[in-house]
Amino acid sequence: MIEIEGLRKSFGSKQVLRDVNLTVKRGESLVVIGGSGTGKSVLLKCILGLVTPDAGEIRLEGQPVTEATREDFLARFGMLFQGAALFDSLSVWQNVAFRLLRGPAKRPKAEARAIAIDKLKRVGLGPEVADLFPAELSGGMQKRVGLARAIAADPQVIFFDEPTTGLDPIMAGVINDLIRSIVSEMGATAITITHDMSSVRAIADSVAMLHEGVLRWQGNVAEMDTTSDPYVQQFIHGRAEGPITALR
Ligand SMILES: Nc1ncnc2c1ncn2[C@@H]1O[C@H](COP(=O)(O)OP(=O)(O)OP(=O)(O)O)[C@@H](O)[C@H]1O
Repeated sequence: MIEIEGLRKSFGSKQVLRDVNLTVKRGESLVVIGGSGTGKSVLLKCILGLVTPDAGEIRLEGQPVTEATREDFLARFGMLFQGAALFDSLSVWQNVAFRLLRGPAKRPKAEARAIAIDKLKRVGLGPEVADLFPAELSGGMQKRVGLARAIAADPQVIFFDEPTTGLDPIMAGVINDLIRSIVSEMGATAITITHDMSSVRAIADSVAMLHEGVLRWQGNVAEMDTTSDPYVQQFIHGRAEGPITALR
């Protein structure tokens, strides 16, 4: 279980997160939605320790994540970055096995390679891809490799940052379905940030909407369609008119 309590973060006079409170149960898939610039990435970066919050606490299984425990926390999760963010100079299998080749989860090279090939198979890629380099792959294949890397160390928690950015709608659907099935079979807790509604419907058990620095609405994915919250309704239907003001 991940708990976030009273999280605040400002940059200068700009309050990005004002008071974020969030609980994600073990095995639950939560999707955080919200318009551009609402602080979704800042929230993720606070959880990862890439940005230091001004106030608030983040707990994993009841234990506060602090500087001292962050490494242990990070060892228990996987991350699929926006745009896959593969290392160009490493082969596909070395990208997938990145955390198995160094650090606390280090394995012998042959074992790491075997795990990488197994994870590639899980995301629909054959062993012939293992020795290619990222530049030789299509965008959809790169996402699959990024997904294989995220699950390589069998994480308890997986973060997905805009998992469908840059993909055509069909490939986005394939990646969404793959994420859903992998998260379910691993029993992992998943947190996804996105503004792609097709991802929300495919991946989410529950949905939280970030707006003006707070989680303005939270519920399960079925409730999202029936809520009378005008902010949620405007967002899910992509309407220009409504309480959310956009720059035009
Ligand atoms: N390091 C930083 N220094 C100053 N301001 C920042 C920093 N990081 C983020 N911000 C500001 O915080 C706000 C929220 O940014 P964030 O990237 O979290 O938005 P987002 O919801 O992820 O948007 P998008 O969907 O467009 O990626 C923005 O106004 C941004 O300019």
